[in-house]
Amino acid sequence: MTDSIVTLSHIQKSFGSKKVLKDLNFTIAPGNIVGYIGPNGAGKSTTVKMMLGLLEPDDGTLELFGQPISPKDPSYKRRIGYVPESADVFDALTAREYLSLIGQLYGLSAADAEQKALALAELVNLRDAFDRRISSYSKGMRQLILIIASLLHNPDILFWDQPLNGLDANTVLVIEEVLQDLRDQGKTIFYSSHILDVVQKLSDRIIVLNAGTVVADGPFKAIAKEADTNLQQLFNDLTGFAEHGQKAQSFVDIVTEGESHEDA
Ligand SMILES: Nc1ncnc2c1ncn2[C@@H]1O[C@H](COP(=O)(O)OP(=O)(O)OP(=O)(O)O)[C@@H](O)[C@H]1O
Repeated sequence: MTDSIVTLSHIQKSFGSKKVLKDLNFTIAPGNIVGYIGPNGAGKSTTVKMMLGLLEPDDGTLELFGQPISPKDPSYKRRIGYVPESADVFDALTAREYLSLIGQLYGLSAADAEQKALALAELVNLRDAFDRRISSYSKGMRQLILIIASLLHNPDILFWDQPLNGLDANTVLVIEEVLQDLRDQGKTIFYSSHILDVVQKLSDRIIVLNAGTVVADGPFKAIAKEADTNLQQLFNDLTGFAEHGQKAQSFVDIVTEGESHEDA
């Protein structure tokens, strides 16, 4: 009998000659908000896709709900809510059509799916756009559709890959509270984000991925080595990044090279 809802042991994954995940190990207990952070290209989406059974590890084992993921028995997917990193939804459909379709794929009746989707859409100010094609939606509106789609079937665990992309500050506050309320009801939330002040505030536990392995794992207060630091500073330290000023200066020098405003 295991206490963990997710177990990753010695996971390795390469794409061609590029070793992305070298030896990834962690378990997640139910009823937690876990923030998964790391530099661009660190392997966060790759990890999430493996947890969903969309990608296979080259080595190591991955268990969900105490069982190894098996393509022969995809029933575990009904207990998962996934927000992919890229908001590519079916543009030709309206939100009503898309969410009804997704709800039905997860076993809801068309009427229940539509009713639930509409009620959720109203709460995030999407009612007026509900019968418009998604092709006319802004980035943030698309993101909200993905978030609603991941919740329609009341999953036990959320795998959200950069869910806050494109959301305005007010909507982020709503989503933060939604996640906290879901956690308080015993749901598990595993999400990646680059918005580190939100990650610091929201997460019960933060896992930092760098160069293919976990370099910090725990509640923010436990992984922060100094009392007056913040997650941004800790992230810079953990990923060995100290030259932002110099990089920015070189970038601007190249952009503005040879330019003289006196000529304008
Ligand atoms: N299908 C693929 N084929 C080849 N390389 C891939 C593939 N998927 C991912 N990669 C590579 O694996 C590495 C990790 O990618 P991944 O998308 O997991 O990073 P990430 O941590 O989610 O990054 P970001 O913060 O930029 O979204 C990158 O170098 C990426 O180019």
